[in-house]
Amino acid sequence: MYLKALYLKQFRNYQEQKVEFSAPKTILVGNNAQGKSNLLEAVELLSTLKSHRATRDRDLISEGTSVSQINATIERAYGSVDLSLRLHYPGRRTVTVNQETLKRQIDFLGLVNAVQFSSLDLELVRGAPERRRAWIDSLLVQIEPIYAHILQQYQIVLRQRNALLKNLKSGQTQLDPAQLALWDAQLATTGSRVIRRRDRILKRLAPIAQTWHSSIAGNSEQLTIRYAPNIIAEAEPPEKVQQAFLDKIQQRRVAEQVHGTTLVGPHRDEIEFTINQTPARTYGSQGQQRTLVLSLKLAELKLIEDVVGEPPLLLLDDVLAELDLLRQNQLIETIQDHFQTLITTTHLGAFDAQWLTSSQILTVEGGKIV
Ligand SMILES: Nc1ncnc2c1ncn2[C@@H]1O[C@H](COP(=O)(O)OP(=O)(O)OP(=O)(O)O)[C@@H](O)[C@H]1O
Repeated sequence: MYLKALYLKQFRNYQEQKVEFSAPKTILVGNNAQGKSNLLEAVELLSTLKSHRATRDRDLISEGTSVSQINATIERAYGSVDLSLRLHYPGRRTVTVNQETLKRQIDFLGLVNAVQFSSLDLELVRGAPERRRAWIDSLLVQIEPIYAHILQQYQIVLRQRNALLKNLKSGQTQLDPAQLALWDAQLATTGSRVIRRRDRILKRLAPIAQTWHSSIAGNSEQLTIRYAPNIIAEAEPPEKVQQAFLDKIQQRRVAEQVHGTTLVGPHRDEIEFTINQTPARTYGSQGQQRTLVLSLKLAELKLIEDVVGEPPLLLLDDVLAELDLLRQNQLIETIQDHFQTLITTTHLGAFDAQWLTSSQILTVEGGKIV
């Protein structure tokens, strides 16, 4: 797929900006805080309807305004598609495809596929499990847009069940075993769907990432990736997962009531990375952790391409300088002209001369491409 044009209106520090992408690689160069990452964030929003940097639309809309718009034209194998996302504060989002407003936002997902790689991703290995869950969830949304709905259903049940447990703890509500059993069943049903999908995608991603990891680090390093749900060791078959879920809820019944919150379910799951049987999170060297994150990103590119049938976009936010020459070369060799890539940087000095000549270079200054 190829992103031909992007138009931003009152988005972050952009008042109004049109960008035409004229080469498979676009380098956005500029000083700090000029709007380079904001531009990549706009593409991320079109791809997943989420930003990894903002949870509220209010922060995305330019200060002092109440509506923000991101338009894009994307060339897909089946033709050209015009997309538009409007953010309102206050108010809800609206999405349009080829000038037609969609009733369900979920139908917007999957039209732009993108792999995002920023220096923050180095925290993917070292950081809290929440980061890893957010990472796998956003990959799943791109590969199986229906997953956005599945996850949302689980989150609704979880919120309501948490509210009930909190009220029970504070004595505001009397325990009604039938009502709690109903929430338990819904949590197990929706939660099992989340667990099984996360497990399935990681089983597909793991061998690709393993191959990359060995190719960058050498064959002596064996990477394993495993989804570790807190309720059961294996995420198949579905009936077994649901039963294990209910059993675990039973086991943790007293603890849940003491804490007044849900302690069982995919909102507490972990994704384990091990290198030669040693947990990469705690024992991996910085170099190993970097290789691992790069391998994951390269694997994401390949997996999305395999599933979708077209190469996704690659968004590299200030990350090349974080990689040493070997890892940079591995990434560059993989990208070539196959994956359309948008790269932000504060200086062009770090780039290979050949890269610079074959790239479109745009200077970003104070929310404008100059
Ligand atoms: N809602 C908003 N309205 C107006 N300006 C905003 C809004 N949100 C962020 N900004 C501005 O956007 C700028 C940050 O831009 P961005 O995060 O893209 O930086 P960058 O160019 O990628 O720099 P760095 O190299 O530091 O990451 C800041 O000047 C910030 O004040």
